[in-house]
Amino acid sequence: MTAAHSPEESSRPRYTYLGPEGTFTEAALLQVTGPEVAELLPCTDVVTALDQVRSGQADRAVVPVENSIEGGVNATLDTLATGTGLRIVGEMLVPVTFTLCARRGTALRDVRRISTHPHAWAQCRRWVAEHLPATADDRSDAVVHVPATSTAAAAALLSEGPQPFEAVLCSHLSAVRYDLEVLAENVADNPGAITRFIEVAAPGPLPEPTGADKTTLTVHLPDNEAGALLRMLEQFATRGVNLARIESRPIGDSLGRYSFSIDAEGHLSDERLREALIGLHRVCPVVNFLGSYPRADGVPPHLRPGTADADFRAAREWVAGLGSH
Ligand SMILES: O=C(O)C(=O)C[C@]1(C(=O)O)C=C[C@@H](O)C=C1
Repeated sequence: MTAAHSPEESSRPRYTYLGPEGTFTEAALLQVTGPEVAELLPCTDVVTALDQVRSGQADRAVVPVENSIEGGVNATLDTLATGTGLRIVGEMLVPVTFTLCARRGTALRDVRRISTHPHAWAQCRRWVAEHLPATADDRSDAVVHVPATSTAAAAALLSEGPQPFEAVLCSHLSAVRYDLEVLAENVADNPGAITRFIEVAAPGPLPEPTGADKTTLTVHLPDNEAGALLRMLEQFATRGVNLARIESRPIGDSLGRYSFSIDAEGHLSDERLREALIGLHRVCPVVNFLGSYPRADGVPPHLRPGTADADFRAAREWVAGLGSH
């Protein structure tokens, strides 16, 4: 973390984020707060940003979690999955397009090494191969990627002086903020890419249900049990809970052991989601609840008949009354 801590700042909420200034993560952060009300603390990686919340040195963190082209941000998923002390309280969507920029006087044909965040490179690889092709038959002069901790970190480095790379892929905002010359705008392999970010806090009261919410969980399956994955999924399906995302990540203790990171539609206060959690707890050895929070797109779930709160309550009352006659 690079920001200083002054006494007058201590009453303001402290937000860590993947910095420095000019990252797409900062753009996501600015959707929920700003420097006039919060202390913004840029970090060099998402693990540090989240650990600062876990240790109480920050109140909230904003980190990337998923990109529409490159998929999940493993560092975020794995840090949330291991240990306790973190709850997701919100999500934000940021459209991402990249700007190729360089120190003043650099021409496009001079660019053979490009620095940026690996997720950004994954979204621009084909554009680079097309617009800056190798000229040698053996491709020995193909443009190479120089990994950076963030898109803005690469831009900040290049603004300080010559680097072992000639250009960076970053946001347009970073190109301006770090006074770099724009070589190409709207760089992207797939136009319309979106990155999803989450706002993370220490455990506390859950955000109120809005009718368009998500609940994030990590779940382990019983070892060596045929149909264990199907049984886990059935807990959601039979209660009419749609999954917005499910992906597996290695647990890390031995080969072949995976944890499932899941975003389910609904809030912990929804009957169908509570019933699914009760079912998961019966059939899965580990179920971690990581928060219920409003969906960024505000789209409510499409409910199958018989899965609304009133249906669950009516059914429960019916069962409760069965023994009384
Ligand atoms: O490097 C940044 O600017 C970030 O905010 C990180 C990040 C990511 O982790 O995916 C965010 C959005 C883009 O997809 C590229 C990079």
